[in-house]
Amino acid sequence: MSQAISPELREWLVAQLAAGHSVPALRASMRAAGWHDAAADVALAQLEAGFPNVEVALPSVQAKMPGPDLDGAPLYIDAGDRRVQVLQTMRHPRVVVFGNLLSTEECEGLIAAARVRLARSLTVETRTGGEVLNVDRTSDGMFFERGENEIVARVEQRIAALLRWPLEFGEGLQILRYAPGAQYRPHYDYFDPNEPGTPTILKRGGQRVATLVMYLQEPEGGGATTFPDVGLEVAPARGCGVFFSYDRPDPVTRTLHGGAPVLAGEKWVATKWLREREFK
Ligand SMILES: O=C(O)CCC(=O)C(=O)O
Ligand SMILES: [Fe+2]
Repeated sequence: MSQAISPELREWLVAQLAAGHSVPALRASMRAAGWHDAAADVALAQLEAGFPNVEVALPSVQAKMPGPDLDGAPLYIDAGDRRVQVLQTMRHPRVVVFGNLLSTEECEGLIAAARVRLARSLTVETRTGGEVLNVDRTSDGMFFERGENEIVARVEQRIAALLRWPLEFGEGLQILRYAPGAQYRPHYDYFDPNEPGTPTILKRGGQRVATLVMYLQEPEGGGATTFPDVGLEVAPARGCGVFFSYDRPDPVTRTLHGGAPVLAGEKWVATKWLREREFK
């Protein structure tokens, strides 16, 4: 996406600044007029630097994004085979907390199938596009293939209906187990555009644009999913889930998040990552 600053807009901005309006106030007006944060920043920076009417390249912004239909502020959403509860929503970052997302039987079934396959968790090593042990994540984990068993297939169909995103755009479900003391330090789920391994990763399905973390087993203490930029902590209650989306691979999305240390008991989660395109 690219947005140019027109002579008219430039004139208007100059006049506003001359009239004593601050740059943050101008940015707010531009946002209200439909400019994205980053675009407004670039336009204002251009203005400050004295480059009128220059086309600038911005990080790509997804036009269509996954997410539930929140029109009419529903308390429940029909996700095909289940009536999912909407417990909490936030606009920036876009976060939605769901209740009644998974049944106890589904949580237990996923844990039982994953338990036998757990290995020390790997995170994608963006430098090489391969996988390595990552000290930032002290949980154990594994991936299911998409549609690998009956419960996985059922849950994936539900997620596609709930988040209005094709099932084929989703990665396989990831299962993580956190023992006491284990945590996942704050991170972004998108792939860092500045890492040399990222182009290779993006060949398969493009960027990640959203995450759904589902709680399969609650610990006795700790283990919240935290969003440090906005001071939000989501309690890891069994059967509930937290969804968040990011329309560009950039910290302006405020989607920095992590799994707080588990203080007692074991925390199990299932994570579904959604890509821009089909993930073959
Ligand atoms: O365990 C959590 O609460 C967060 C998990 C997470 O961030 C992830 O799987 O990417
Ligand atoms: Fe994450």
